[in-house]
Amino acid sequence: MDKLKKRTKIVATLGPASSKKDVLTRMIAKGVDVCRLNFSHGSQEDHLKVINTINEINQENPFNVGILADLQGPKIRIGKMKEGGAILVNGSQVEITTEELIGDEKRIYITYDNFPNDVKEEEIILLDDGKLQLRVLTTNHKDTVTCEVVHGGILTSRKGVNLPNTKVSIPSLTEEDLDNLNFALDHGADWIAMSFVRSAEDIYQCKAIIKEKGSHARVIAKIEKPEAIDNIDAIIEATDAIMVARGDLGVEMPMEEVPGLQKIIVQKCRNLAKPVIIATQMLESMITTPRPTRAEVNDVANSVIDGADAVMLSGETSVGEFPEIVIETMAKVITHVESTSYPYYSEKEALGTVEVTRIPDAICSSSIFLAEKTKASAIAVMTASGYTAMEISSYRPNADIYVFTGNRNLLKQLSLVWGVNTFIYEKYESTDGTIQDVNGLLKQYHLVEPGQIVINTSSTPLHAKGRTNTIRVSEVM
Ligand SMILES: Nc1ncnc2c1ncn2[C@@H]1O[C@H](COP(=O)(O)OP(=O)(O)OP(=O)(O)O)[C@@H](O)[C@H]1O
Ligand SMILES: CC(=O)C(=O)O
Ligand SMILES: [K+]
Ligand SMILES: [Mg+2]
Repeated sequence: MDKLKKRTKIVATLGPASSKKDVLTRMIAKGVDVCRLNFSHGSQEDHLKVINTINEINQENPFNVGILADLQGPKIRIGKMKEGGAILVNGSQVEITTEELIGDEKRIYITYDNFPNDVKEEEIILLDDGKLQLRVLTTNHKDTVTCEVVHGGILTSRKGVNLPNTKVSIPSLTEEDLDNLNFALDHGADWIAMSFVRSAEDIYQCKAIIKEKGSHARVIAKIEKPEAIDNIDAIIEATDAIMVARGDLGVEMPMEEVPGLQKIIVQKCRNLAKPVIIATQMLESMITTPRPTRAEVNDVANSVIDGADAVMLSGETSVGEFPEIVIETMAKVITHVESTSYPYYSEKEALGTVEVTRIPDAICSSSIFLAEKTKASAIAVMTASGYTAMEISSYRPNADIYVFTGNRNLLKQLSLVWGVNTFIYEKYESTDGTIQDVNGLLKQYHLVEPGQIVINTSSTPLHAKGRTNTIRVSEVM
């Protein structure tokens, strides 16, 4: 099965609706680039089954779908609710308790032991991404907090709890996260997403564990707390990629600030060549309806125009009724916008407008300049670390990006990165021979045609595996 040509990548959360091999294979053929396993839901056994399915699909098809393990982080949740959930009525009273029980209209279990000590009277408690709102009446400072229902609704199992006014005292990697992190690394996750990141230190801690395990997984910092916004530059510097986790961000901060923050964060990430994912509620209504709202279509389109590397689906593909139609819809919106909106991408600083001191960065920005001047149809990148691929991609060039690497870890990892198509290339000949060889492969795969221009970047001498220091412009013969 061949994949549709599309430059902005799709991350799809897998769950009961999308874990069957035939369904997932079709979803991938229709545009999924990275599968997200949400360690907030499902058992390790469930996740392992899905990982095995993804590996099989990658082996049997020309796909390199990446695996993103999303750790729960210091997220507070309610526990199990009675069958079908409970209906909380405005004005009624409900007790939140640290005593483990099946929740109903009267009492609800919370997974956070310090909760009765950390909250104060009058503070606001938001449930299920803020859909329901409670107000604290009293706390016994031991195990029970009594609340009034301000905005009621139906409450089902394991929904998230946000305490926008409360300082929460839980570490960024909990015991459960460490266990899931080890599990994800043991089973070959390409990306580890850390939830509720508060500082660059959180990222360094996670990276140290990954390194100690000898894994090549890279880290995604999920931006969903005001503290992360305060420390955004240091976090982008420290991390390998960013996720704008709008679900929690829009509850922890005034929601009207999220659209502007999305644009600022995307631009900052592009300037540092760090991949950025836009997440949550992108096609939310498609959980139960086969057509999106016009506002949702607009959201996907505008995230593409903002310059995101990837757009993400959550409930739409994990538990929704129409996982395949969701992917088709998202891919259709992306490809249409990409075919018409190129002039709308905001500029990343181009050659001459910014001081480019590092040689590889200067090579990348010059390649972009040359690609534009020569109307090149492809930029072919030789890379060992993946850095050149991300740097070239961050300019969002018109020319297609093809990455040739001997580093097998990059094959799936770079699936997250805008416009990047990766091939394994393990021969080390002369630079001359390699460029001819690579361009020959592109022609053989029907990715370029005679008469078209290709920009090649590489490092000379090639066998030294040094930094990118060479550009070549050639016409396909
Ligand atoms: N494996 C699963 N089994 C049962 N229900 C699930 C499963 N995965 C997800 N869900 C339900 O679907 C909803 C959306 O799932 P998803 O994994 O996309 O979560 P999310 O919205 O990204 O974030 P959160 O982790 O905050 O719930 C969840 O809130 C949960 O109620
Ligand atoms: C994805 C996620 O965690 C959020 O939007 O909050
Ligand atoms: K999560
Ligand atoms: Mg979140």
